Amino acid sequence: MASERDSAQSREEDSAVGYYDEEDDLEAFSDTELGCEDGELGFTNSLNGEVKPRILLMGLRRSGKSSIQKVVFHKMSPNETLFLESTNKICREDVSNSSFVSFQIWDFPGQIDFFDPTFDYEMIFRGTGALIFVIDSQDDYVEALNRLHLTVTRAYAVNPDINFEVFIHKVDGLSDDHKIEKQRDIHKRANDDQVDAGLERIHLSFYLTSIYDHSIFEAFSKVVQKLIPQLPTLENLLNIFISNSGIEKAFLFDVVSKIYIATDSSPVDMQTYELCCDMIDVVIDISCVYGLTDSEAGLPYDKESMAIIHLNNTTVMYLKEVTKFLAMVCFLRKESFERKGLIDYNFHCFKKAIQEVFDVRVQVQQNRKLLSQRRWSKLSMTNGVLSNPH
Ligand SMILES: Nc1nc2c(ncn2[C@@H]2O[C@H](COP(=O)(O)OP(=O)(O)OP(=O)(O)O)[C@@H](O)[C@H]2O)c(=O)[nH]1
Repeated sequence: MASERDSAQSREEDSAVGYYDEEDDLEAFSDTELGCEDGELGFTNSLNGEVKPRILLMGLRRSGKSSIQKVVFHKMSPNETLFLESTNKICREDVSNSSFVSFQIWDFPGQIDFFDPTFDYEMIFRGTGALIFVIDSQDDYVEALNRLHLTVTRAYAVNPDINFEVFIHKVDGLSDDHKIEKQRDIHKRANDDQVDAGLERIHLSFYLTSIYDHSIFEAFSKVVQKLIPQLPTLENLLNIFISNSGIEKAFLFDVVSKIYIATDSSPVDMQTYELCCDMIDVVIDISCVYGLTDSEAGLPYDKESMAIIHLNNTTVMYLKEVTKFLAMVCFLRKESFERKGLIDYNFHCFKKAIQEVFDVRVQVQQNRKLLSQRRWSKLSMTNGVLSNPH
C-alpha cells in the first residue's frame, strides 16, 4: 500500500489528467449515495440536467428487487435481506463508482398502477437505459409474466431503446435441471406473449439469479456493460493485452460493486468470475486490516494495490490497479508469469489506453450535461419559468 504522502501525491497527479473523480474519496469508496424519494418527486426530475443512464428494478411484490440492490451495491449479506421491509415508494439511488459504472437505480414498489394519473410512466421510461424485471422463480409466475408483458409493452411504446432484462430470481432453491427447465418455460411464455401482441421485435434477455451466490453480480455486470458505449473498445484493448502477454483471461472490474465492466472475447465461466470476486474481497479485506493509514486519505485500494495468487493447478491470478475504482484481474499459466516484466510493460500500455478511453468518456459526458442544461434553461425560458436546474 502506498504511504499517505505518496497516495495524496499520486492522487493529485491523477486528478490533473482527469483520472480521479472529484468527489470525496472515502465517501465515494465506502458507499453509494442513497436517495429515497417519494414517487412524485422523482417524476419531475427528467429535465434537470441528469445524464446518467437509469436502471429500473421492477417486478411483483417480494420478488427480491430491494434485496438485489442492497446485496450488490450496499454489501448487505443475503441473510439480512430477510428483514427488509416492503418498498412502498420509488427509491432512487445514484451509483457513481467511476465514470464507467455511473448510473441511477430506481427500485419500484411491487404494485405500480400504469393507470394511476400521478404515475408519469412516460417520463420514467423516456430516460431509462435498462429495465430489469425480477421474477420469483420459487413462486407461481403466471401473474409475473402478465405484469412483465404489460410493463415491457408500455415501456417499449415510450422508449424502444430500453434494454429489457429479465432476472429469473431466487434460483438457489432449484436443482440445475430445474433451473434450465424454468428458464426455458419462462422464456417461451414471455416470448409467446410478445408474439401474440405482434411485438416479437422486442428483445428480452434472461438471467438465472440468486443473491446467495455470484450469479446476481454476473447478471448485473452484463446489464451494466450494455450501457457502456465504449465496451467494444475496452474488449479490444483487453484482447490485445492478453495476446501480447501470454494471459488466458482478463477482466476489468469495478472493485466496489464487483461488477466486471469488460472482459476479453473468450467465454466467461462462472467459476473464474467467482475466483475474481473472492480475490478482490481478499485484497480489500487485507488492505483494510494492514494497508490503511490513519489519515482520511487512506483507502483500502490505491495505485500500489496489486496481488498475486498461485492456485494449485499451475494457474496464477494477477490483480493490478487500473484506476481508482477499476482493477484488472487476469489468469495465466505459471510459465507465462515468469515473463512478468513483459506483462507489466504491456499492462502499462493498456493502462494508458484505458486512461484515454476514460478521458474521452468524461469529455462526452460533460458535453452531454452542458447540452442538457442548455436545453433545460431554454425550456424554462419558453415556459416563462426561470429557475436553476440544480
Ligand atoms: N431464496 C432467496 N430469497 C431471496 C432472494 N432474493 C431475495 N430473497 C428474499 O425475498 C424476500 C423479498 O425480498 P425483497 O427484496 O424485499 O423483495 P421486493 O421485490 O423488494 O419486495 P417489495 O418491496 O414488496 O416490492 C426477502 O425475504 C428476501 O430475503 C434470493 O435470491 N433467494
